[in-house]
Amino acid sequence: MNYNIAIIPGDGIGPEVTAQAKKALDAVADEFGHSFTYTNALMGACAIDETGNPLPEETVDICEKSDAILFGAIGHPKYDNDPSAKVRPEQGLLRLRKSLGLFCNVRPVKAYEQLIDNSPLKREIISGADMSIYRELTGGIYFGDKHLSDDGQVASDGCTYSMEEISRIAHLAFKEAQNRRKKLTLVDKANVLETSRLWRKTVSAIANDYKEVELDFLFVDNAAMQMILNPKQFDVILTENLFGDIISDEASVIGGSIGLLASASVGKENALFEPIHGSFPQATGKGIANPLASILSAAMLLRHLNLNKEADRVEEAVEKSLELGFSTVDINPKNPLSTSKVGDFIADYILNPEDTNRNFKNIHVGQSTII
Ligand SMILES: NC(=O)c1ccc[n+]([C@@H]2O[C@H](COP(=O)([O-])OP(=O)(O)OC[C@H]3O[C@@H](n4cnc5c(N)ncnc54)[C@H](O)[C@@H]3O)[C@@H](O)[C@H]2O)c1
Ligand SMILES: CC(C)[C@H](C(=O)O)[C@@H](O)C(=O)O
Ligand SMILES: [Mg+2]
Repeated sequence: MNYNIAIIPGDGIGPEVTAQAKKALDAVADEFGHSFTYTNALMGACAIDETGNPLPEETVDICEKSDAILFGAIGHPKYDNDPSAKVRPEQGLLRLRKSLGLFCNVRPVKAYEQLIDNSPLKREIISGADMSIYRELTGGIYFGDKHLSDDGQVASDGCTYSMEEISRIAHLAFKEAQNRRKKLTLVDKANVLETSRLWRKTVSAIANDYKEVELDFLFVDNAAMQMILNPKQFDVILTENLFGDIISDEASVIGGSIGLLASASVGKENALFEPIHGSFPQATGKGIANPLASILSAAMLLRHLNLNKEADRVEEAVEKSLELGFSTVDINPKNPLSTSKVGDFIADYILNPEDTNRNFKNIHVGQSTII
């Protein structure tokens, strides 16, 4: 069967890591007899350079017509360092999420046994940690009214949530908890924020439909501490847009590197798959970015298309690369492979999983391959 995949490589390391995910998808197509038709689309700083618009209309159109979207990363230092810039790369991503209605962002986090001793956290704290963060993605302070006074001395960002916005993601998070260890933690700031109190009230009422799921609550400041003190306590975390952004980067330390964290951004009609990391501008073109977050995002994309054994194969290839230490410098500083060589290994494994004597014809291990 043919699937239409929109690809948005974006800025910085976005194109490099997305190219590796595409290699994995190509290998899946060959091995399992599918065909993927890719259409590239512009977003972010590269779109501003070419069209003046961080999200050209054509990109939205390509995405709407696709079966799934694979996105790399956006962002450029020339905007990060210029607070007065009116047009910014990040506006492209936020507008795309909003216009496609991608309200539910799922960020799975786990401690890979192969990487546990690489983590700055102790083995006994992270071994066995496995959670899924459900981050609301189209509401809250990201999308509230923004204001800057004429004299530039006062600024505000409004935070608004409706019960409807909270309920639709809460149901998905409860369903996920039902299929996992049956625990849901709502992370909020209900001791201070009115919006958080609405989250608690709404989620508590919905809990009656999911009696087998244990619901608990944590204030976000405490949650940030608990994430490092005892991450194994978490199964599914449900939270608003801003808190989810922050605690998922924090949680990536458990996995060993942010370069491993994939995500799915899902709406009623469309779904987009993206690493949680950014455009890592310092690494652009150096071949040192970890492509696994993008490759694991492609695995989530396959699962979304109901291609489950295909997704399993990609995940197995990732596990194997970690086991063999065929990894980029962030997780294998002593003997790293380049971004592209890791992609080659993954594609090779997808095509030949049984080849235990594989000669890794495409893979050259050694310091000389870093760049
Ligand atoms: N979804 C997105 O497109 C997205 C997400 C976050 C940040 N951004 C943008 O990216 C730019 C840079 O932001 P930042 O530096 O705060 O965040 P970043 O995620 O780009 O990088 C932070 C750090 O994470 C590590 N890292 C990130 N990706 C990695 C990878 N694939 N492999 C190995 N290590 C990796 C690096 O140590 C890096 O210094 C900004 O313009 C920001 O707005 C975009
Ligand atoms: C680039 C930025 C707008 C984005 C966000 O804050 O949602 C990013 O940090 C992410 O986590 O996807
Ligand atoms: Mg983020």
